[in-house]
Amino acid sequence: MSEKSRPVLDIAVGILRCENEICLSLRQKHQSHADHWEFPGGKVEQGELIDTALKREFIEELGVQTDNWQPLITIPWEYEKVSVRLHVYQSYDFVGTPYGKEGQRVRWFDQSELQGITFPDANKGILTALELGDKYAISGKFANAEDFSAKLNNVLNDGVKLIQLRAKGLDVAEVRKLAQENIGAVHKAGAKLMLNGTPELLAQTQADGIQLASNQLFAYDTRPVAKDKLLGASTHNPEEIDQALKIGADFILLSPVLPTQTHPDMEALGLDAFRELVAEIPVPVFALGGMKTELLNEAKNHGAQGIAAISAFWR
Ligand SMILES: Nc1nc2c([nH]c(=O)n2[C@@H]2O[C@H](COP(=O)(O)OP(=O)(O)OP(=O)(O)O)[C@@H](O)[C@H]2O)c(=O)[nH]1
Repeated sequence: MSEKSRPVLDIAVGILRCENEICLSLRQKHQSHADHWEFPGGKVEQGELIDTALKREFIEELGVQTDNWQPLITIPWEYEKVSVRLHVYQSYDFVGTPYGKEGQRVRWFDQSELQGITFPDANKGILTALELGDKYAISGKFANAEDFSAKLNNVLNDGVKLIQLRAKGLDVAEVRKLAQENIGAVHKAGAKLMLNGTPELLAQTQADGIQLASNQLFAYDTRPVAKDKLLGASTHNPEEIDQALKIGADFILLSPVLPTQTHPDMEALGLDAFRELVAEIPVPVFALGGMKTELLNEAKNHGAQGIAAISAFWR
């Protein structure tokens, strides 16, 4: 059967958390992806809700009662033999001590250990989703370097963990200087700094990654930054999304979701079309364009990792 026509298995995947730790189980020898760690879960039965499936699987496989499952990300993935859609939820709410009821190894890992663990391939987007938070601030106007730092500080004080340094009017040396002057404050706040710039610029700074503009995406055939750096891709349509995924983007910005003053000439997608596009994307997607913090939950309900914005955060 061709990949396109075969049925898609809906899988409920549960990230059970206890403070900074996450419960994983080891897939067994007779299973696909033997000896890979996974977030516990399993196939959703016909007509079953995802959180009902998770409650059932955690009782059946780990002997714990769970509750309050919240959606994190949905990952469509084509394995060689099977097409799956992972519905990934997380919860802190459980009663009992998880153990391998089916003989599988079960262990708690600190979240910082997850990058070094062997998971099935589809899980890459889950790890990024856990790392990024749900607000992505993009820098707007600023008067000088001091004003930039003050505005950045406001963003960090608001608890934003992902920030893009975007300063179209400055030359590369000035952007590099701004990045280097501010990276300490960003990291101290537990946040990450993305540069709107090239891989060459990234290599000259301690920033955490680059955000490629949509017209830059087609300049590359392969991932242009190292695995331990973040690659964000700005997109507006399926063609750009495909190219972003082809070059290994860790996350995507999709815009304009709602009408925005920054790009008054572009037609907004609307949240429903946004949801349809996001459903086919196996990495986190931030909604950009007309986004305000009041719209965060609505964006998430339409499949977004969160919202990206200039004016909502930069003041
Ligand atoms: N529970 C879980 N499944 C995952 C994860 N990542 C991932 O790709 N999957 C895939 O989702 C499917 C899980 O289905 P399942 O858990 O009911 O499958 P199974 O134990 O009967 O094993 P099977 O894959 O041999 O049929 C598998 O194809 C598995 O590889 C994950 O983190 N947790």
